[in-house]
Amino acid sequence: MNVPPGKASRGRFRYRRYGVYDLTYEDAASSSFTLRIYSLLDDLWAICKEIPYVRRQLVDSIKLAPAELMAYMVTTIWHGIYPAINLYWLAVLFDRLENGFIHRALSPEAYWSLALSWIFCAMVDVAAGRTRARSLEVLISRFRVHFIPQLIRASLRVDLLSIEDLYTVFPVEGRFESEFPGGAFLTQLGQLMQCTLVLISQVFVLLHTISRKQSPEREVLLCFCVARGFVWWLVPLNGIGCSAYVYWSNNCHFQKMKALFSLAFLTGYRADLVLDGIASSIETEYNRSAEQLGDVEVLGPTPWRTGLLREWYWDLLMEITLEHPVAIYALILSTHLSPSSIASMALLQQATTSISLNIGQDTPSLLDVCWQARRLYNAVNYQNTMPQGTELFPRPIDKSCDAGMKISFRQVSLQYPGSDYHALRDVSFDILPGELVLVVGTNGSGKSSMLKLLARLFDPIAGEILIDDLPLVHYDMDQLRAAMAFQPQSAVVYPVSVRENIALGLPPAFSVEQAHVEAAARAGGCSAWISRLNGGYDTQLQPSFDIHHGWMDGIYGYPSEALKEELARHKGHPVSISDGEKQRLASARTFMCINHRTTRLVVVDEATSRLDPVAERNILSAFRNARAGKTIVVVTHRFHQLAHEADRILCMKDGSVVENGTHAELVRANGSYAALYHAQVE
Ligand SMILES: Nc1ncnc2c1ncn2[C@@H]1O[C@H](COP(=O)(O)OP(=O)(O)OP(=O)(O)O)[C@@H](O)[C@H]1O
Repeated sequence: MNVPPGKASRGRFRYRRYGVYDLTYEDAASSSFTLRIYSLLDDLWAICKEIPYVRRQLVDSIKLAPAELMAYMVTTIWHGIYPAINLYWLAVLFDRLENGFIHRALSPEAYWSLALSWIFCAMVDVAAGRTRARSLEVLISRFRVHFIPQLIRASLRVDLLSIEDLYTVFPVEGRFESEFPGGAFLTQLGQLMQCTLVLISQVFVLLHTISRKQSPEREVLLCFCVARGFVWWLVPLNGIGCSAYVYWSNNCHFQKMKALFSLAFLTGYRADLVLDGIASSIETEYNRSAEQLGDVEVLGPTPWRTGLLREWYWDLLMEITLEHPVAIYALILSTHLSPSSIASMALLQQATTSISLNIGQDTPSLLDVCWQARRLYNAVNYQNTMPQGTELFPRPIDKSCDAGMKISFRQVSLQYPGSDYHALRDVSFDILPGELVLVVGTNGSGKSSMLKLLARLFDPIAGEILIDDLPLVHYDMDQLRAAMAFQPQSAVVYPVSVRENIALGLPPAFSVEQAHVEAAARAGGCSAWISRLNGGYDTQLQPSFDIHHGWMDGIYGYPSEALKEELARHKGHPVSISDGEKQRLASARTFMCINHRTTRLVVVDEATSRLDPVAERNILSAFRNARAGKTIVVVTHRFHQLAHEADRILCMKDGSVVENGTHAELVRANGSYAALYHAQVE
């Protein structure tokens, strides 16, 4: 969008430029007051719709920790009314002082009883504060135990087609330590209750005190009381009234600075930066872009939200009613002041300060609180966008699958989401139960895409895939995937122990024994490597990619070097694993599945590319030995070892299966396969 600099408008939109950002908002003809009324009505309507979520969250809280919830609520109510109680004691004290001075009737007992009440309330407040903090801790901890498994289950339902939902639906950033599902709801609810009670109870005490004053002091005090709340409610929250706005930055220098900043700090890029020799030039490039950007402000959108840019008179009104009421009050009533006015002024100042402290623009709205509950339950109840079938695998009536899985592609085409390119076009073939099938072809010809469709990571845009003559979409995919052993191109190493890396994915009822793990490790060719590790099978492995940038276990704030060394002493050290070792470990995981699950299909996608020839030959022959009762599909560029034994070879080119037959047939045909084969053996 081309945006005029400074303030400008086009149609019903207005534009402003703040430093590198451009901002636009709808040109609302209504005043701030009317907008507030509209937005209040909108909010009320929205709150009504959210009530079921809030009710559910409260019911869950009652079930999880009833005593703590009760303690949290009671102590929150106490914190809400405590400032008003203080105000009341102050009013009583001023009354007694006034009486003492004017009527010369000072009674020490009256002061003692007041002081004792004050001290008692202060002690109750301290106890309430500690009880509240403790109950909140228990509540949040029970919420974690209750909700985190549900969130994990729901998150793992997100399919690749809807992967963006992971960021939009789930209130989770991926850092276990900082995830407190339901915590934000409780704290915001407590904050809101407290602020509301502070406001209501203090205004109540003030009104009670004011009603006993003389005119015109009474009216002026009343005006201040009303004005405070009114101004606080009316003041615009951002620089553009209450309108919603959007902002963006097209500044190429700023974009480049952001990209370079990410490169410097995101761990995922580090190895490539070093290998490509780019690391040292990042700072120079950053400085160059900063120079080209010049003196333009690089402001984030926050100041617009916090009201930094609202019109000046709103700030003045806030100042008068919220910050300096006593001075204004004294000025207005300079000719009418009496000894009791001093007490009124002190009361007014105390109430104003306390209300300002408790109620700010940061106070969550009731709608915010409702949204917290809605977000949590929307995530917990997340439904996969790919419709799931219900058919079990193997089907109880079908005995034929004992020989392996039958796979049929019928004119299947695939376009990845957001891409116009056909990764697969009109692909048709049959793989019979128990066949050993080789899939070969040039880079990008669609081999891995075909396998992704088989695992239903994506759905084709046209055509149909059948498993044992039944459409893939009719199957319950968890059941079907449990009968498949997939070894993908990228060998993932999970951040758990070596043993768990091999045994992950087995049915929960299966009891894993050391002998099972060692047998799988032998078949995967990783026994020798594991025996060299200090911790053997118990060695904890780091992930091959970083789960979250800035994952800094145990560091908070700015620890001294000595403290960091102490932390390093207690932390485990990462184990480095070569790419070949990662592939061996992944093979061991596949063999563990083959050995201990009812596997009917084994898919090996370029899974031996980083192995030395001997290891590759051993692993492939281990797969061959495990063939009984399984269909085996192997995608590989180095296929000469398996070519003669394969029952079928599918040769792919530009997203299509161009040849389908045995090695002998395809060599005779002298087409694409023959060219690939001869290039390899010559
Ligand atoms: N997630 C994706 N989004 C968009 N396009 C993709 C995606 N994955 C693969 N492609 C494209 O689909 C085409 C087929 O890719 P695929 O990975 O299936 O090829 P391949 O035959 O396995 O290649 P290779 O031999 O290099 O592993 C390629 O053009 C690739 O760029």
